[in-house]
Amino acid sequence: MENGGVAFAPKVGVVVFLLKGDKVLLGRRRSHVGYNTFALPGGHLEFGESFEECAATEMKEETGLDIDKIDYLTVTNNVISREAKPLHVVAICMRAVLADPNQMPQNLEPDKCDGWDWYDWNDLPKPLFGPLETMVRRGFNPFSYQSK
Ligand SMILES: Nc1ncnc2c1ncn2[C@H]1C[C@H](O)[C@@H](COP(=O)(O)OP(=O)(O)OP(=O)(O)O)O1
Ligand SMILES: [Mg+2]
Repeated sequence: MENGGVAFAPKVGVVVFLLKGDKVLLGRRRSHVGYNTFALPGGHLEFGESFEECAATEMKEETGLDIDKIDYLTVTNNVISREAKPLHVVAICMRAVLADPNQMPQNLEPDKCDGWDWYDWNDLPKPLFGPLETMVRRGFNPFSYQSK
């Protein structure tokens, strides 16, 4: 996009499919982008971070959960142009499990999220956040997916 600055530069996001049994952790967004839609925990990659570090840090900041067995799944390219401020995010999609299976998610950033809960992969809530909806529609499955 021609605008002569960094404001519209693509960003790198890291999102985490946190799996527990047949369920995945989702929260309803309060952010302007994707308001009220169900989305994965995650955030923007910071300077010098590995994907695994970013996944663990964002998970801890947003939910208080410690995660384990963090691995890379896939990458998606998301141009979200319908927003007032167009957004281009390259999303690194990671997978993880709970370090302690008894841990409960907390809503540590209530300005960004209404709360976290576990949802059955075969009965996902609606509406899903656009980029996640697209992955689901294309048949992506974080339980069976083998990264290359
Ligand atoms: N499933 C997804 N697929 C693709 N992109 C996603 C997905 N979920 C979120 N994103 C995008 C939206 C954001 O631009 C970016 C980072 O996620 P988001 O949770 O909105 O940021 P954040 O506010 O937690 O980040 P930070 O606090 O690091 O700035 O990733
Ligand atoms: Mg986030």
